[in-house]
Amino acid sequence: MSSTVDSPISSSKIQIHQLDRLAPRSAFLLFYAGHPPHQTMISSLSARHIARIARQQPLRLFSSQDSLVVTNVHEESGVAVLAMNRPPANSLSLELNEAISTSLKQIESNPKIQSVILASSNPTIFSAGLDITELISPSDERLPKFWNSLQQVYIDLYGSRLATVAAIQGHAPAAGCMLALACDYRIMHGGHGEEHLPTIGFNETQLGIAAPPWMGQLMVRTIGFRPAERALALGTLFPPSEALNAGVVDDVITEQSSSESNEVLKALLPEALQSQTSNPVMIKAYEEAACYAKIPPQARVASKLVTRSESLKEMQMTREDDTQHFCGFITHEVVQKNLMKYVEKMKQRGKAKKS
Ligand SMILES: CCCCCC/C=C\CC(=O)SCCNC(=O)CCNC(=O)[C@H](O)C(C)(C)COP(=O)(O)OP(=O)(O)OC[C@H]1O[C@@H](n2cnc3c(N)ncnc32)[C@H](O)[C@@H]1OP(=O)(O)O
Repeated sequence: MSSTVDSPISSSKIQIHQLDRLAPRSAFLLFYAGHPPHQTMISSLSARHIARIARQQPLRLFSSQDSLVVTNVHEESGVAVLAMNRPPANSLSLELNEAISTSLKQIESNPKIQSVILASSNPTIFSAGLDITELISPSDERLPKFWNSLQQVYIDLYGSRLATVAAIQGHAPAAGCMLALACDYRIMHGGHGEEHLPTIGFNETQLGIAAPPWMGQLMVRTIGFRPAERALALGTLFPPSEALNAGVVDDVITEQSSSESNEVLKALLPEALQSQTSNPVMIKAYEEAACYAKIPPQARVASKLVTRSESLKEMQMTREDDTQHFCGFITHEVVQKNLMKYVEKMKQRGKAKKS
């Protein structure tokens, strides 16, 4: 049976814990359908805390076709799909970031779900990274909120109790790459011929900006120090085979690998993604997600904390400074000029493509 996530988190259905040891100064939460052995390392929140959190982050529904994010769950396999749905390029606005975090929490609140596929309703773009228009002549009020929402997406994805699988159908530059690297497993489409290869990587330096430390470190942890150092400096965007060789992604799938339609995907995919039921990236992503879902969750979550808790703790401790640094850097006159030039180039390229 498949159902759409359509109810707010209910404190009777789930147990919410704060990982005090992981995030002493923060509101970092791991939603965990608890098993007694795991509870020894985490402390419960009171009903009052839960109510407060629910008030701070009202849960909205994202199941309709015009939503920024579309989700669906398949309880039989324990797998859910969360697809970004912000045409034309899934560029990350404040609202899209908030929608991703909220939907992920909704999915986590279903104890039958153990894995989530992070996908895109756009078959050629996973996410174009930050919405550059958020960065140009930003308002003093919105810019820190915007950055906070991105930090939150990172924390929510990287620290999720769910196994997270990125189905990278197409381009994933900059913050789009961050979304993928924050997952547990990455599958990228091999592209449709040499001329239309999708790419993934941190290209920030090409825009005259630098990836923030937590994002850069994510690349370091994924591909190793020296390759990451070089890729970050050059702003390298890796085509699929290079991304695989470097370890940026775990798997590359081409049309030839599989073209058979998958019955489970018909039930699992939200309406906006029904055309992707025979997409080989989606099929592989489902297989991988189902495989993770079979691992005893308390062991899987504990193993994730072994590798991720330190960086999440670091993020929580440096979060405010990071926001201040980001806002100061982005509003700098030289950076603004660089960003405007970049957007102008992007528009020219778009016009040339259309004519
Ligand atoms: C302390 C400082 C910290 C700094 C923090 C840095 C962290 C993250 C930085 C970022 O994420 S910045 C964003 C980086 N992203 C990019 O550079 C990608 C730019 N886009 C592209 O290269 C291409 O669009 C694409 C993703 C490769 C797709 O190419 P395609 O040819 O398929 O599509 P286009 O015609 O180029 O684009 C379609 C449509 O989308 C608009 N668009 C694309 N990307 C963005 C974006 N990032 N923000 C806003 N809008 C975007 C593009 O202008 C087109 O619009 P129309 O012309 O159709 O109106």
